[in-house]
Amino acid sequence: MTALLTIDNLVAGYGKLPVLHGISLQVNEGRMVAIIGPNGAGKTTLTRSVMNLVNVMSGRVSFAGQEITGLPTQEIARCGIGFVPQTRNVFGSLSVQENLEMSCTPLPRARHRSAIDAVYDRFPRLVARRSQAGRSLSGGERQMLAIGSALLAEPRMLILDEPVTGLSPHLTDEVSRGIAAIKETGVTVIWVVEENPQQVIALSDEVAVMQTGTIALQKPSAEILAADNFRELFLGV
Ligand SMILES: Nc1ncnc2c1ncn2[C@@H]1O[C@H](COP(=O)(O)OP(=O)(O)OP(=O)(O)O)[C@@H](O)[C@H]1O
Repeated sequence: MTALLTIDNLVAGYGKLPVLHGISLQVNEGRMVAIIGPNGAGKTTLTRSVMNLVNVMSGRVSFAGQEITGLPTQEIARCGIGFVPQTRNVFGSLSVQENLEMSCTPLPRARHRSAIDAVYDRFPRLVARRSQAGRSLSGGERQMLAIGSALLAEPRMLILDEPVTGLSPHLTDEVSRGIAAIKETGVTVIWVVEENPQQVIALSDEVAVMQTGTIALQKPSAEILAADNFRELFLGV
């Protein structure tokens, strides 16, 4: 299987302070990888370092065979990586429809309408909220809009930072089903998980466990779920 994303010995952090201490991770095309680990382990920093949004001090990131370390974030996105941060991921003053129109810019104009309709098909809850301002959406609706917006650039890989954290069980199911369906279309997914990772692990192919700025373990999901001491080993509880 081909590696779509390869992170090699990455050291990154904020200012001069490294938070990631030599991370190596490989994500194969078409797979879904869950990144789990306790608060402060560096999960968000890892996603941000792929997009060159934190200070990358050493190491390499390659995507689809091309080194992307140090490229401007916009250029990394243009290589085919869609990044959905946990917060501030939609334009609050714009309506749902306007948010989606804004995100269509990489596509030829003639395709905007059908591409936006495909997002509404993927997340039907957004249809009735078409004219509603981004800032007035519920947490789950906002995640749906943010993920839908990222899809409009037709990424080969989506990086989702805690897309279901804080959502009700019902909305968690709805967003999770949407993400699983996106993966079924061939998009590679990195899904950072904070709470209740069992459900996400069950949807994922692999799990990477982070601990204090390192990847302590990367394993197929089935093996992790089968471990008797799953909670103790992988969640630190
Ligand atoms: N902007 C920042 N400036 C300085 N240090 C930061 C900054 N953002 C995060 N850190 C530190 O980096 C470390 C890793 O944080 P990060 O947010 O990546 O962890 P996380 O695993 O995503 O945690 P959580 O699950 O709580 O979101 C923490 O010690 C945090 O305090």
